[in-house]
Amino acid sequence: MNALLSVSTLTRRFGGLVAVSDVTLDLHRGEVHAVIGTNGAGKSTLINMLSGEIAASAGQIKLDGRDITRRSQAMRARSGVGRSYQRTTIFPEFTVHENCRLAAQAATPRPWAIWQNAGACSASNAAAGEALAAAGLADVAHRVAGTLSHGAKRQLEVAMCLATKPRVLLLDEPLAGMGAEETDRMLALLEKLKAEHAILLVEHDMDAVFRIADRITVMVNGAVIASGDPASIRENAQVRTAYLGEDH
Ligand SMILES: Nc1ncnc2c1ncn2[C@@H]1O[C@H](COP(=O)(O)OP(=O)(O)OP(=O)(O)O)[C@@H](O)[C@H]1O
Repeated sequence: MNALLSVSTLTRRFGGLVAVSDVTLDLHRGEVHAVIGTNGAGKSTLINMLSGEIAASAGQIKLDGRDITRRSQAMRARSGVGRSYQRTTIFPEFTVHENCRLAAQAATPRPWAIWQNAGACSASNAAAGEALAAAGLADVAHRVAGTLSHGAKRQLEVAMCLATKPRVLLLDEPLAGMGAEETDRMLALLEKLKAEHAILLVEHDMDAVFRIADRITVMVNGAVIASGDPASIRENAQVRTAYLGEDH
C-alpha cells in the first residue's frame, strides 16, 4: 500500500541541538500512527515540520508521492495536511459553528469576496456543518464555544481541522487533560475518522495510544528507536528500558 504521507531522514537542528534526527516514517489512510517519546524527544518539532510551520534542516516529506518539503504551511493545508495544536486555538466567544466556519475560510481564502458577509459563505458553512457532524458536535453547533466542556473543546479542535478538508490529520496531544469518558469519546472519533484519513497522533496517554494505534513510532532524543505494531513495541526491550518502564 502506498503511503499518503511519507517522511524520510527528516532532521531539524536548533543551533547545536538536533531536535529531530533522521526520522523516517509513513502515514497510511486507514491507520492511526502514534509517535511517542519522553518530554523533549522531538515530537512537536516533527509535527511542526510536517505541517510546514518550521522548515526542515534536511530530509524529505512527500504527500501522495509529491515532494512538499519546501511548500509553505498554507499550500500544505490546501493540499490536505491538517493539524491540531497542544494548546486550544478556539475563539471562546464565538459559536461552535462559527469557529469551524472560520477554520474553513482560513483554509480557502477568497480575497475577492471581501464585500460579502463572511457568515453567508455557503461553501464554508457547508464545510463547517459537515465537520461538526463528523466530530459528533452537530447538537452543540450554536453553543458559544467557551461554554463547552474541556473534552468537547478538544473535539471542536478536531472539527476545525476537519473543516479544512484534510486527508492527513496531525494531532498534537488531543487527549491532554481529558477524563476517562472524554478520552473514550475522542478515541471513538479517531477510530471513525481513520477510515478516510491518515492520522499521526502525538500523545502522552499510553493506555490510549496502545488502544487506538495501528503503528507506534518511539522517539528518544530526536531519533527513532523503534517503530512497529503495538504488540512489538510493548515487547521491545530498548523501548521498555528507554521509555515505558519495565512495569508497563
Ligand atoms: N524553537 C526552538 N528553539 C530551540 N530549541 C527548540 C525549539 N523548539 C524545540 N526545541 C528543543 O527541541 C527539543 C525537542 O522539543 P519538542 O518540543 O519537539 O519535544 P516534544 O517531544 O514535543 O516534547 P513534549 O512532549 O514536552 O511536548 C527540545 O530539547 C526543545 O527544547
